[in-house]
Amino acid sequence: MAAEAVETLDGWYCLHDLRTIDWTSWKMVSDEERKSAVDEFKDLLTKWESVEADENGSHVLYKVVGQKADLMFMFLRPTMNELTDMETEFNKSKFAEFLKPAYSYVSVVELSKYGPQRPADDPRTLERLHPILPKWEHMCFYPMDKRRQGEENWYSLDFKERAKLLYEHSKTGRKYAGEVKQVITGSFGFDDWEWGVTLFAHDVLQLKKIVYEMRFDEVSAKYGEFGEFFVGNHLPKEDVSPYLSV
Ligand code: VOV
Repeated sequence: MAAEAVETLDGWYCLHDLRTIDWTSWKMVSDEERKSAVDEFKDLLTKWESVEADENGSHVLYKVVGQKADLMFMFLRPTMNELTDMETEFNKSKFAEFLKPAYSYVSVVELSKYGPQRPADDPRTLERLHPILPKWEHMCFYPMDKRRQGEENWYSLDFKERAKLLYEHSKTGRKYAGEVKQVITGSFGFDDWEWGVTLFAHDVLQLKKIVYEMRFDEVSAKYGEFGEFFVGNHLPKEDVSPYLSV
């Protein structure tokens, strides 16, 4: 008999967009051209800030550490179309001419109905489905799957067992209240993995500690499969010019 699927509540659509800066061509253009590209990029950031102020979406920008990418954007919008529109608008900008795609991930903010439920229209539920992303010092993103191999098949466990394992998971998570904020996005049918995990922390070490501690929770130890990890430092708009100056 098939195990029962869990119902999900789904919120804003999500794009993680990672780019590598082509510093060689960035250095080759004139100061004026660079300045106008930076100004146009900052204008876009200002426009996105006003969308966020109106609570019609949210975004963050981080500087990736290591060679996988240089910039990591996370965008949230009410519809997939708005997400594409903002991506296209950004791609048409001058600054984007100096960026190479490094990684992207498409998903939707997800809450699964395993535990005791608040009503779907409770303001706290709505806030979690449409989160204004924290601008904390550090961010980490990785995609993950739940294993389905032999005896270790998440998708054939019964509902109660999965709910129990996720309850244990949430107990570990709650130890990090105030230190780590998580946004879980579902990507079934949208991208190559099943979930995107985005974590924010003031202290970067807390990211390592939570991911390590969770490895020992049965749900991760037995059923977690992980993709590439990206970690970065916050890049506020006022630091964009010095960051891009060459
Ligand atoms: C920062 C703390 C934290 C807290 C409090 C927390 C709590 C909770 C709760 C209560 C629930 C279930 C209901 C819901 O809200 O959906 C979840 C759900 C989920 N989680 Fe979580 N999680 C955290 C953090 C947290 C981390 C660090 C990871 C990565 C795991 C790892 O090993 O690298 C993760 C993953 C997930 C996933 C993939 C799901 C969806 C599972 C599914 O099958 O549907 N999560 N999570």
